[in-house]
Amino acid sequence: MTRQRTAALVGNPNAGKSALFNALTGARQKIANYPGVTVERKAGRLILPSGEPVELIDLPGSYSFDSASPDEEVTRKVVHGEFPGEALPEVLVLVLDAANLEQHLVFAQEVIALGRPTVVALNMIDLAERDGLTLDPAALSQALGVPVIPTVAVRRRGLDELAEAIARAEIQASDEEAETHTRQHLTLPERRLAARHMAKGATLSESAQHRLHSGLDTILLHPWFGAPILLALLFVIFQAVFAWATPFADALEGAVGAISEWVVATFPGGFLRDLVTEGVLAGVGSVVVFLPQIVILFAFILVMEASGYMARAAYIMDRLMARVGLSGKSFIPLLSSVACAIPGIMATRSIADPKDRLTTILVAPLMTCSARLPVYALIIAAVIPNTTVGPGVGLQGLVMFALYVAGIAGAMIAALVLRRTVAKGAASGFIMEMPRYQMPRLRDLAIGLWQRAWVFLRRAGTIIFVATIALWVLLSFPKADPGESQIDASFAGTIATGVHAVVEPIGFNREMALALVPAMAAREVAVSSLATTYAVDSGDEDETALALEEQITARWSLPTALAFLAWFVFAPQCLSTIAVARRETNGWKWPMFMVGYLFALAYVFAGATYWIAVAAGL
Ligand SMILES: Nc1nc2c(ncn2[C@@H]2O[C@H](COP(=O)(O)OP(=O)(O)OP(=O)(O)O)[C@@H](O)[C@H]2O)c(=O)[nH]1
Ligand SMILES: [Mg+2]
Repeated sequence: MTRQRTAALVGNPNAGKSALFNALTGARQKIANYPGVTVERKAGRLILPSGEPVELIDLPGSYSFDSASPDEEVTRKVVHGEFPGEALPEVLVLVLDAANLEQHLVFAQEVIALGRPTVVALNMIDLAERDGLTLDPAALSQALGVPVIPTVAVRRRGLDELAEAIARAEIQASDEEAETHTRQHLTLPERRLAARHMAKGATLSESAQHRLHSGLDTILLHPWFGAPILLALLFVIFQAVFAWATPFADALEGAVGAISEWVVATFPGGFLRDLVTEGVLAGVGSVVVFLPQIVILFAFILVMEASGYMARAAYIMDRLMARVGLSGKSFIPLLSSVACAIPGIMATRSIADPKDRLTTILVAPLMTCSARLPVYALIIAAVIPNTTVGPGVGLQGLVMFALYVAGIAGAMIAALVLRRTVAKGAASGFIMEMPRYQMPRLRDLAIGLWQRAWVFLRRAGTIIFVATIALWVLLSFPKADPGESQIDASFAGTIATGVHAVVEPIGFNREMALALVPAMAAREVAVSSLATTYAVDSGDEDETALALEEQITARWSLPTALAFLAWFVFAPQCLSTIAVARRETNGWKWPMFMVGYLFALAYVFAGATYWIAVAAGL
C-alpha cells in the first residue's frame, strides 16, 4: 500500500519557511483555509531525489507551543496531530534563522522534544555571513541530535541536500511506524540557557562587531545581572531628571514670574488681571515649568528604544511578568504607559489572550505616566531636602525612583491578584526578536523629543488651562467679606470642605482635597490647582510671587506631603484613561472596577503612609 508521504515546515516567524516552501515546491501549490479559522493552509508537492512525491505544508510561524494566537494554535495542533482533518506530518522540517540562531533555538528545542523525525534547515546562512558569523552545522547537528542542512532559500542554496535529508527522515518515519519518543521537556529559562550554549558551540568565528554585540547581550541579558543593570539604569535616569533639569526649570520659573510681575505693573487691578496672574500664570505656568524634566525623561526613553536596548528590557522583564501571570507581550503596553496610559491601553490589542489583555488594561494606570511627573517633582522639591545620601546619589532623585518602582510593584502585585481572581488563567511565555544594537540617530531623537514636548505643551494649553480657569472662577466667587478668607467664602471652598471630610483621615489638608477634584481631568492639574488656590488665597501681590514650591514647604507637614505622593502612585485621576478602558473592554463594568480598586488602593496607601510617617515622628 502506498500512502501519501507528508512533511511540514515549522519555525519562528520570519525564519524563511515560506521562502523555502516556494523554492522546494515551485508552482505545485494549493492554498486553502484551515476549517474554522482564518489561517491559510498552504500545501505543495515536493519531489524527493527518488522521484517520490511528498505533500509539504507551510505552517504559520510560532515562538512557542504555549502561545495563544490563532496562528500559533494551528501550528501546535498540526504538529501534535490534534488538528481535525489534518494528518500528523511524518517529517518536521525545522527552519532556523542562522543570523538569529540563539533565539530560534528556543522554540527549536520544543519541536525536537516532540521526538518526531526532524530535519533542520539552517536558513539565511548568507545573512549570518554578512553579520560576520561563521557557523558549524555539524556541531549544531550533534547538539540537537538531528541532521542540520545549511540553506539560503532565496538563492536556492542547499535545497538538494535538504531534499535528501527529508528523504532519509521519511524512511526513518516509516521504519518506526511514526512512533514518537517524546523527550524531556525543559522550562523556558532552561531552554534559553541551552539555546545560548548551543549557539555558542555552533559558532566557528565571528567578526569584532558581532562579538561586541553578543558580548553586550551576554552582560545585558544575563540571568542575574540583567535585571539589576536595568534597575541601575532607571535609577540614573531619575537622578538626571532632577540634577539636569534644575537650571532650565529655574529659568522657566523666573520667566513666568517676570511676566506675572510685568502684568501686575502694567495693567490695572481687577477681574481680568487676577484671571491672568492667578489662573493662567500661576496655574498653567506652574505645570509648564516641568517641561525640562519631561524632555530629559523622554530623551532617555528614546535612546533606549533607538539603541535596541528596550527590546532587551522587555526580554528581562518577561521573566518577572511570567511570575505574576502576565506575558512579555504585556511589557510594551505597560512601558508605553510610562508616557501615558491611553496609548498603553490601546497597545494591549496585540495581546491575544483575553484575560492577559484585561489584566494589562486594569494595571496599566499604575505605571507612572508622565502626567504624574510634575506632581511628584513639585512635592519632592518642596519637602525632600536637596542632599546626597551617598557619592553622587541625590535624595530627591532617589525618592522619585522609589515612586516609579512603587508604581511598577503595585502593577505587578495587582496583576498577580487579578490573575488569581477576576482574570484567572495561566501565564503564556513569549519570545521576541532582538533588534540589532544601533547608534541612535540624532535627527530621530530630536523629532521624537519635539513630539513629546509638544504633546505636553498642548495639554497645558488645553485641558490643564480649562480646568485651571474653571477652578479659578469657583475660587474667586462669591467674593469674601473683608476679614474673611476668600477660599472659605468661595464655591470651591464649599466643595473642598465636602471632599476634605473624606480625605482628612489620610492626612490631606483642604487645598489638597480641592486639588483632587479638577485633577480628575488630568493629573498635572493638581499642580496648577494648588498654585491657583494659593495665589487666590494670598491675595496681595507680593505673596503671589512666592513660588508654589515655597508655599508647600511652608504650609505642608512632611507626613501630609508623603501621603499625597502615595495617593498619586495609585489614584486613577484621569477621565481619558477611564474612557479608553471603557472603549477597549466594551462596557462600564471593567473601568468601574478599575476606578474602584485603584481609589481604594490610593486611600489605603496614602493613609498608611501618613500614619506611619506621623508615628515615626517625621
Ligand atoms: N537573505 C535571505 N533572505 C531570506 C532567506 N530566506 C528567506 N528570506 C527572506 O526573509 C523574509 C521572511 O521569509 P518568509 O519565508 O516569509 O518567512 P516565514 O518563516 O514564512 O515567516 P512567517 O510566515 O511569518 O512565519 C522574506 O523577505 C524572505 O525573502 C535566506 O536564506 N536569505
Ligand atoms: Mg510564512
